Amino acid sequence: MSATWGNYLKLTIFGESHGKAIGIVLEGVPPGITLDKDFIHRQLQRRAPGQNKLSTQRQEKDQFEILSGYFKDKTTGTPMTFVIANQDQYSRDYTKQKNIPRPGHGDYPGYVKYHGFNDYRGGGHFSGRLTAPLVLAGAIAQQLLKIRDIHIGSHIKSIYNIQDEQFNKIHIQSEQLESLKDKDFPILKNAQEQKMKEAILEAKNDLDSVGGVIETAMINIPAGLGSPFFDSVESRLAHMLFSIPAVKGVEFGSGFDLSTMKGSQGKDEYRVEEGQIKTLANHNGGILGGITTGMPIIFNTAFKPTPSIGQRQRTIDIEKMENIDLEIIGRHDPCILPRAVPVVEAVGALGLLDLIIEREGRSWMS
Ligand SMILES: Cc1cc2nc3c(=O)[nH]c(=O)nc-3n(C[C@H](O)[C@H](O)[C@H](O)COP(=O)(O)O)c2cc1C
Ligand SMILES: C=C(O[C@@H]1CC(C(=O)O)=C[C@@H](OP(=O)(O)O)[C@H]1O)C(=O)O
Repeated sequence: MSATWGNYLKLTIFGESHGKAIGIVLEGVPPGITLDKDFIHRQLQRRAPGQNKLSTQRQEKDQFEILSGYFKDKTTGTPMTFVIANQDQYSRDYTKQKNIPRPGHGDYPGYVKYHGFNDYRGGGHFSGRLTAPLVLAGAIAQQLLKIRDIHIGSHIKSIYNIQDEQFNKIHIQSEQLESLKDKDFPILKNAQEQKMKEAILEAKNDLDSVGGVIETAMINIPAGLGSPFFDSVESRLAHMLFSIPAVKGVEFGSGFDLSTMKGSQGKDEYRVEEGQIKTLANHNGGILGGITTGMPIIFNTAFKPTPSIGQRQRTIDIEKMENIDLEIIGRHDPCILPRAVPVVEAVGALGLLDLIIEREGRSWMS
């Protein structure tokens, strides 16, 4: 049941990119909560396609409709159903795709798993479009986490070979994380913005694409969430992050860099500061033994370059069992990163809220 996720918060995403609509059923939100619809709308707009020349030219308004679980401006506590209409599909771009899988997309494994009955138009259920309902649910999760002053924010850490600065892994203010959400291109070092945008436009011009890394911080995290081994906080968050199409790597804290450090360089020594237990560094990204330490949770999410590029590629005709060449036409993101930032925040918020409910129940929310 790959479209359903969660233990204490349960969600099911549904729909296809070129079908009538996409959406989500969300269960586990307590009764009596007034949704911050403006915040949800703003997060959806940060992700929406067609906003500028750095993204796909498909135009979607991504307005949402609530079909259930909301009455007199309050949650009822029963399953909530949200629907987002698809409005600007060009399905003719995909006529060829039925038997001719795009290299690097879900077309071929989708054909095999669903015996050729998969909706191949626009990648169908495999499309990055399905991240819109995740952003919607993640905005609700963020609204609830803010009750406890827990904030989540991300920036584009790199695009292709151009790097932004990194978060200070110890001192991060909520204002910094929230103000990143107001930037249309969220990075820390403004001087890199133009270079990153140029890398995207150059790739687009070459009928090519680029990938990159998003860095995320979560602050004011209670110590003691998660479990050792199979329900470690890393596993629970990584499960969500790897659900995002095009994510091919996740690392926590100093991640792979820790493997090249000595113990004396990668240590997180303890101190008591103003009655609070802190670590002097945060190479472990706020998680030890699978359990939160109370330090900020920090992780990096790596996105591959968009697979649908216009350059000629070698592929196959599945029905004819022949090798052929393919030139993909259509409206594709030359880089997924700018639109994926709110998606990473959303799934992070959902994963974290699920862990908090597991340990502390729901009563603090209402
Ligand atoms: C927000 C977002 C937008 C995306 N846009 C495109 C796109 O325009 N063209 C494309 O081929 N892939 C796009 N992708 C990536 C594909 O959906 C993804 O590579 C594909 O489903 C295969 O999944 P995998 O890369 O995780 O193996 C996008 C992904 C996301 C999250
Ligand atoms: C529609 C969205 O992005 C789409 C994600 C996507 C893919 O293959 O993942 C391919 C493109 O679809 P289409 O060919 O129909 O334009 C993108 O536009 C969206 O994010 O809302």
